[in-house]
Amino acid sequence: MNLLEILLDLNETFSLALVAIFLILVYRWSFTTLSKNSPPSPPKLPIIGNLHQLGLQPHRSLEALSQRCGPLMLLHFGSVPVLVVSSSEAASEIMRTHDLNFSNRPKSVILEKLLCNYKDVASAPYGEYWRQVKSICVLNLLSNKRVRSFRAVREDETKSMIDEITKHSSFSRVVNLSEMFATLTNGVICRVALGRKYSSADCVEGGQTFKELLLEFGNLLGTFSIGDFIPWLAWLNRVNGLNAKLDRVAKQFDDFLDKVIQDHKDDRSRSGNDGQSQIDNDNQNDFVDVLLEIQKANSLGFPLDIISIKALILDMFAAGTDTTYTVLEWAMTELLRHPSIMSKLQNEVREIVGNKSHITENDLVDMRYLKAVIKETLRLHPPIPLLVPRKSTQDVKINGYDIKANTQVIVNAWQIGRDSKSYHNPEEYDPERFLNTHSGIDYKGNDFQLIPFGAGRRICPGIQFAMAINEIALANLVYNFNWTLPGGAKCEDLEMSESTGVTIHRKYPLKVVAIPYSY
Ligand code: HEM
Repeated sequence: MNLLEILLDLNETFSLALVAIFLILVYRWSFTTLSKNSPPSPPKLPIIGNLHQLGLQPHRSLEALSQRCGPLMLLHFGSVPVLVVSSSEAASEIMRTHDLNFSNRPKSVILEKLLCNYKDVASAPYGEYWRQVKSICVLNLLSNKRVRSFRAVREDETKSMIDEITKHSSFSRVVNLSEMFATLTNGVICRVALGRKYSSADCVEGGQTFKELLLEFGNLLGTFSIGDFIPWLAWLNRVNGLNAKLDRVAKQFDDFLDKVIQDHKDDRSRSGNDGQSQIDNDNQNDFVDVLLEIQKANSLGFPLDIISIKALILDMFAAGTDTTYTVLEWAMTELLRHPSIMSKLQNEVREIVGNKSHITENDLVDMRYLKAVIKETLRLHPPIPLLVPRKSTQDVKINGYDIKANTQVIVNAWQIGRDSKSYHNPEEYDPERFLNTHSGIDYKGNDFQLIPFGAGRRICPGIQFAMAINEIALANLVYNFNWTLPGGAKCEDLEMSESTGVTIHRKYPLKVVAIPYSY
């Protein structure tokens, strides 16, 4: 054997040894880190764990995996253990029986940078600070009374949307409903939170419009940051520009909110309102006013600093805009695909309203079918299909499985809403079910078959706020117009693809033709 042959032989042996070591590592990684009593897990890869199995629509991929592993399944996203919950019974264990233990939130570089270092409600760790800011949300910003006080804003913004659609319809132009709904919800939230609209014409630092900044903010919230799951790869966020983008958008929002808050302070001192308690008695107060008043009066027994005020305002945009308009988008999509349901809804609304030119919120009280349509839409298309992740604080046993402290929890509300054990023909869009067999089921966190807003301590405080916009907007849409698809397309041809990201809206905008209805 000459030297070359010896070297080649050695090389082959070395390669074989490397492959063998790699396979042993894969095997050990897949099976040895789980304790005997952990929930079932699909095999995972070294370093990335089960991340490769998520795909672009994680709610669908997780459903497929849970069909093999069961309603409590343990995955690993990089080095982070993640408990995936896929049945109403298991969700009730997490968000009712053991809610206290699962009321924390995982950390994320994106939330840290965009939401003022976790000073908002949604990303704040469970504890005294979270309790304080959540109570501001529940009692001061999003209470029933406060939501009612913004009725004129909702009616006004809805009227603007209907007028815009009427203009399009008089030229038989195609209407981009997705865009209309985004404008409507942004308009309402801007006016309610900041006191006026900041839209296409308003530039923020850096020359962007406020609308563009909001869009970028929303997109960043839905971005995947590898460093959250594989900490030693966090440097990739610097290389791919994510960190720089997060810093820029956070700074632009910070400067913008500084200016909004200063304008409010100036207005208040000009009008002589500074120092008078207006938290409860002035219907015209926007959220910035309410928060400044709380700060000034120190009425909650803890200091509310300016960063917390900004973080709370940011939460309203982060949590309230995309989620709310998504419901309208899917509701209209399903109504267009189901003409008999559309006409049943139109009959109800038109009968109750009579021949007024537009609907007021008083008219909504008796619209039972409208409410069933919205519920059925939330069942099949929960805007955040995997809810907002939670994190356990202590070791706990659930259904006989050991769940360790610091395990992330994902609840697949999308899959739970389509469970045939809870719903007959679960894939069918059938609002009637919520008037008959399932009339007792609501989405307020007590019925775990329907949890688009979550449940327990961390439940969404914006349910009333979101529903008030959705009901008035949907009633007006079906009252004022009949609807068809452009170019005579058939309703069954309507594209149903979903977007990617945290909030799942339509992948392609909903484009329709509106025909004015004459009463
Ligand atoms: C259809 C519309 C909406 C949906 C589907 C929705 C859904 C959710 C979900 C799933 C959570 C997490 C709940 C949990 O962990 O159990 C949440 C939390 C939250 N939502 Fe909403 N939301 C909507 C509208 C709104 C609106 C309009 C606002 C405010 C204006 C809002 C503010 C919040 C806040 C502040 C939290 C954090 C609560 C906490 O961590 O304690 N949401 N929302």
